[in-house]
Amino acid sequence: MTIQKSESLFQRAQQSIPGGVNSPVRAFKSVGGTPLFISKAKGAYLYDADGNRYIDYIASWGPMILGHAYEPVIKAIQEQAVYSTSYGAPTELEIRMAELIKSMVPNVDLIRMVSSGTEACMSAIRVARGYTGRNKIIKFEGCYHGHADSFLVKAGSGVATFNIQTVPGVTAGVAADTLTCAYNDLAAVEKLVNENKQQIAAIIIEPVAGNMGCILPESGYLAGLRKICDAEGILFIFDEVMTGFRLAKGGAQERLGIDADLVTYGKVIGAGMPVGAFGGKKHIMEVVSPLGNVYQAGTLSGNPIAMIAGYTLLTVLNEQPQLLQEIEEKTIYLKDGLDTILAATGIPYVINQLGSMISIHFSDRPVTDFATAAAANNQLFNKFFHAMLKRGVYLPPSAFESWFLNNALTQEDLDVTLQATKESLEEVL
Ligand SMILES: Cc1ncc(COP(=O)(O)O)c(C=O)c1O
Ligand SMILES: NCC(=O)CCC(=O)O
Repeated sequence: MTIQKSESLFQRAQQSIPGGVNSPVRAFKSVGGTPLFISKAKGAYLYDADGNRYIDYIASWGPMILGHAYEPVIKAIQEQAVYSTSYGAPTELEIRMAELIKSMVPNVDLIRMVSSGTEACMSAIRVARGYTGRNKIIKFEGCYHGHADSFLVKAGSGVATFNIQTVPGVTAGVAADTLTCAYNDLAAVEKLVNENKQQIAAIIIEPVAGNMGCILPESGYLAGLRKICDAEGILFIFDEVMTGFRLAKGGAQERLGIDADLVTYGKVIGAGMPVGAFGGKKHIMEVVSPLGNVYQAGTLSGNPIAMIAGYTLLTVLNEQPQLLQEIEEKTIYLKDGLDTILAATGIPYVINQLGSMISIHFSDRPVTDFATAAAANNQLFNKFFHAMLKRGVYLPPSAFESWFLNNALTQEDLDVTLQATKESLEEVL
């Protein structure tokens, strides 16, 4: 396998794009080597510029839940594109999208479309502040809610992968309004809330975390946070950018049986087009402009091409909820296979999985928060990543990321992945 074309594209890219990439996690900076430049994708496979084929467990970091170039979505985009790519005026399509989402997910009376998960989370926080008249928020170490200033405090994903302690450019004033504590530690939240009475607008959480590997909420944890929010007049924000339309039709709220006050979406909601959304109960969302004065806007918000792509994909998920079940079954098959292979090696490991989110940490203790994820043998993960890539399996290039399965994966793909795992572990251990 040669990656000469990717190597030369990477050299060229670095002359005109910072680090050669338009989003840092793509750069392979922590695993080393050359990021693959992709020329096309279909179903479960990515093809790089040199023509190599990979089984894809990144799925564009989540969106491609039914596989790449999913025909109904591509057809819908093509049909819509001839009517122009943007109007900057409302369309019926946006109403259909909002109505469909409301019918699928709990606790959303009003929903506003944006163009990324970052925008969705940034806007949700503004709404929470505007609604409560309070300034501070609580987020959890290792959770990532996009790159808005308020969230770049003890963040997961690339911020954790590159071990960035403080992000230059985020002012101390903004950072001071973001309080953090460990995921799964309810007592730590109680303490923060007691120390900041009447000052906390919102608690924002990834209900299943996917930006420090995959980490599950412990039993009673989210319900405990819900209770604290109710008692203290704090809004509970579920960042469902990863979990929305993936863990269930109604996302983590439905799957875990917890109600959020505000919910944010991204990734699957746009089927690979730039889409995000934030929504919630009417009395809260009514503060959003032009109903209220919490200003929030976007030239391309509700873009017709993005809407038809997302609408088409969500319609399929809505009408055929068994598809999510099928992906979950594939994920459990993969998990069981990985378990058998890893157990036979004798090295310590943890596999966390829920629905079609899964990750491996080379850890000798349960991985339940950022500290335990960071304490794992992530050097070994980096070697494992390259060994898998060489064998045609494209995993996220960091232990601080969840893998995402898609429904185009076949039984054979899963078995090839397991065989590659066996060989890769033999190589790296
Ligand atoms: C949980 C979560 N929230 C928010 C974001 C930000 O979304 P985007 O990259 O679309 O801005 C991401 C991923 O990037 C995410 O994983
Ligand atoms: N877990 C990381 C993401 O989902 C975002 C990808 C990116 O920043 O490019």
